[in-house]
Amino acid sequence: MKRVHVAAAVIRGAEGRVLIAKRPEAVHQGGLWEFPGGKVEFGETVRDALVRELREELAIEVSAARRLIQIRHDYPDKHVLLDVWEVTRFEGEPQGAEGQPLAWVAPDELPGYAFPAANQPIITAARLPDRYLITPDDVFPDALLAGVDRALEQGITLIQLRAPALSAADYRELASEVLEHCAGRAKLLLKGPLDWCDDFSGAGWHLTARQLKALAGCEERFRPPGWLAASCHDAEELALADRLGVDFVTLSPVSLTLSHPEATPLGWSGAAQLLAGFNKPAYLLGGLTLADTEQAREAGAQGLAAIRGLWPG
Ligand SMILES: Nc1nc2c([nH]c(=O)n2[C@H]2C[C@H](O)[C@@H](COP(=O)(O)OP(=O)(O)OP(=O)(O)O)O2)c(=O)[nH]1
Ligand SMILES: [Mg+2]
Repeated sequence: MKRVHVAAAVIRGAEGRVLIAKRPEAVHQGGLWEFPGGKVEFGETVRDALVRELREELAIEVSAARRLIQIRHDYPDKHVLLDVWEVTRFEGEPQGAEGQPLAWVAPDELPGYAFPAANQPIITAARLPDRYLITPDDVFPDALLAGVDRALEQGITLIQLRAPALSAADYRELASEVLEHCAGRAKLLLKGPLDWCDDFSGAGWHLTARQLKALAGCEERFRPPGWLAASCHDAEELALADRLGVDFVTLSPVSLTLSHPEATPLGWSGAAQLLAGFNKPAYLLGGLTLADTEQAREAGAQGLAAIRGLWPG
């Protein structure tokens, strides 16, 4: 079946709210909510298609947009490539130019709306920031808490806490404190033995590649209360993460990194190639800094994950 290329938009309004529209009953996936957009026409760039569709469907003019995520999905009756862009600025007041109902929705409220099956990872991408801070492993608990506070002030909203050098008891104490500091400001993912997960009701979990492989052979589903993420380094691990139903991944190393000098870097093109076959949000990791955010988006990633590159030192 020929794959239909579709340009769709996560349109940001006040306070990061997202505009969604209801599809007419009679069309494919009718009656469900969607991110506005439509088919890319022959000879048209995706960006041009996006601008045209939003003009036709909402009567707005796009003034700034960047790539968010690409989803390949096979419906029984139709194969689609959803090429999703984030519209960060536009002119005009959106109107349902085709009579379709519209709604501005806070990102975390999106899971309460019925969307087509392909849309799950788009909803996750719309809820995630473009920076994922991983805490350094050579900073003592007090300094670590102070650094987390500074990161929160600088607008970091997604954090992974690792502290491999701490004892289980010290790690738990630190994790509880970091969770308190993050409450209402950032989502925290913990990294550590899976059986600790039950002790932290507000936390997400970040799986190592080793944990990912162990869980792949398990009957029981592992599901933390918050986000579930995994560290991936190749196509096989990405496929495992997808099958396990993680929300997002990190993919590394993109460049040479001090923390893993032995690992062969993927390079930007290697990373982009791996992401083209993966349908979930991914943060690129390994030797990157804030200045690499846009290149990460161009490579098909949600953004970048970093330790030193994001730590407010
Ligand atoms: N626009 C949009 N389409 C989606 C989403 N999720 C999803 O599975 N789709 C599918 C449904 C359709 O098969 C296809 C998009 O087609 P469309 O009906 O919007 O195309 P169009 O605006 O060009 O409409 P038309 O000219 O064919 O009437 O992608 C989504 O969030 N937004
Ligand atoms: Mg449309």
